[in-house]
Amino acid sequence: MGVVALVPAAGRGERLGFGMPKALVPVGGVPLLVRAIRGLFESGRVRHVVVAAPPSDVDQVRTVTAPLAPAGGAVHVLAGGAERSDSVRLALEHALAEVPDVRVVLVHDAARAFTPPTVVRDVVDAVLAGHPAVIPVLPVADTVKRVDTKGVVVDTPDRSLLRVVQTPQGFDAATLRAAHESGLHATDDAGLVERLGVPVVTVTGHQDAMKVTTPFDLAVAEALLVGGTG
Ligand SMILES: Nc1ccn([C@@H]2O[C@H](COP(=O)(O)OP(=O)(O)OP(=O)(O)O)[C@@H](O)[C@H]2O)c(=O)n1
Ligand SMILES: C[C@](O)(CO)[C@H](O)COP(=O)(O)O
Repeated sequence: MGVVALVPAAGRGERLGFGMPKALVPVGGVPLLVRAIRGLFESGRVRHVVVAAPPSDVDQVRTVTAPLAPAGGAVHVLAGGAERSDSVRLALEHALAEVPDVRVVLVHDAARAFTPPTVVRDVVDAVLAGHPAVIPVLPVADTVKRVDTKGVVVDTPDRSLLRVVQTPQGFDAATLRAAHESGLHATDDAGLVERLGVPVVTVTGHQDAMKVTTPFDLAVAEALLVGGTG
């Protein structure tokens, strides 16, 4: 089937402020990165994962992630870059060079460690059904305002047309490669693909796929475990 997942995990986790790279922060004794990779493999759709690790922790990440791979698969680990997009690009180059027959590429934040395997499956299956770019999304719960540089409200977008975007984002391999070779900039991979004029379709995301960014998010993640959904 040729599905590879790239996991950008090289962030410093400054907003979390845990004193170590966020991907290695334990929740219920298990690092976020390990939980994220487990979810990818548990989907049954992914056999190869390429991790962009914090440059100072490549060996440690290799040690903790190697045992997670299923039979016939592997976890590849390399040093990430300065920005998330650099980490994804480096992981993509590695995947296309080292993993045979890559047809579908997922990009999944290590920080979205509690993403249910069903979401991974839905994204992969939509790409395999012929969509070149697929993202999981949720409706926006709050009213959203656009403001100017002084913080004065400009307008109120129609909330029914807004979505919060999660990962994994899924792409056919050629589309993602073209997006990363374009020299464009965006805060997510689908944003690059949009700028190429490629249609991006959505599937339903999940609240558990939240990005662990702040200490509040970490408390929510711990609560998910206690509640038995994580
Ligand atoms: N240079 C970077 C920056 C981020 N990431 C990854 O991209 C994902 C989303 O980034 P974010 O949640 O913002 O993580 P951090 O950059 O670590 O957060 P902060 O801005 O608080 O330092 C994370 O899995 C993070 O590890 C990465 O691989 N390489
Ligand atoms: C890719 C992403 O998680 C989608 O919501 C998000 O754009 C990552 O943003 P960050 O600022 O790099 O954390």
